[in-house]
Amino acid sequence: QEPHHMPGEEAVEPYVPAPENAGATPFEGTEMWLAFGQTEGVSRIVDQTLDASVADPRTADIFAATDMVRLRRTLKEQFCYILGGGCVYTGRSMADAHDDIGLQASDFAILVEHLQAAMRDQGVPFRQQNRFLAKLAPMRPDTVTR
Ligand code: HEM
Repeated sequence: QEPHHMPGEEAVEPYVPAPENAGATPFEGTEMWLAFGQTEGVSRIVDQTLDASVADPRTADIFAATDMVRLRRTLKEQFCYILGGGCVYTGRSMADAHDDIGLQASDFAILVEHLQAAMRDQGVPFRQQNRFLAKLAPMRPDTVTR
């Protein structure tokens, strides 16, 4: 497995892949992974969240220069890893991935809005939605830089 980028993706500056880059430790057991609908469910949730964020006039510009092939892949890996699906996260740390894009607190709130809608549409129970959001919340200071 090529650590930095896959075929069809743009090259990125070299970095050291590590599980810690995912920004959270995985849930134990299979409860969360099953609640999210496993590989297919997570794939739909990530795609819907990104599609909605790209289509949202409030955040569209943020994604204009982004390699969406890579972002979909790494975000699916990260969610799978955190949800206990046993994936390896091969992407960058949250600080590295977001240090050039100048996100604001409002951008974070918008992404969470779209993620909540995607989880709801996938049928993830409210309790598991909130457990997952609680894993992502501590990453906010690493992603929001202004
Ligand atoms: C907890 C919240 C977040 C998580 C878990 C997350 C996760 C990720 C991941 C896994 C990557 C790819 C890492 C890599 O390429 O190696 C990434 C990059 C990116 N994220 Fe986030 N992200 C979060 C918040 C946000 C928000 C709020 C926005 C904007 C609304 C955003 C926009 C982007 C963009 C544009 C990139 C690509 C940066 C580039 O082209 O280098 N992210 N994020």
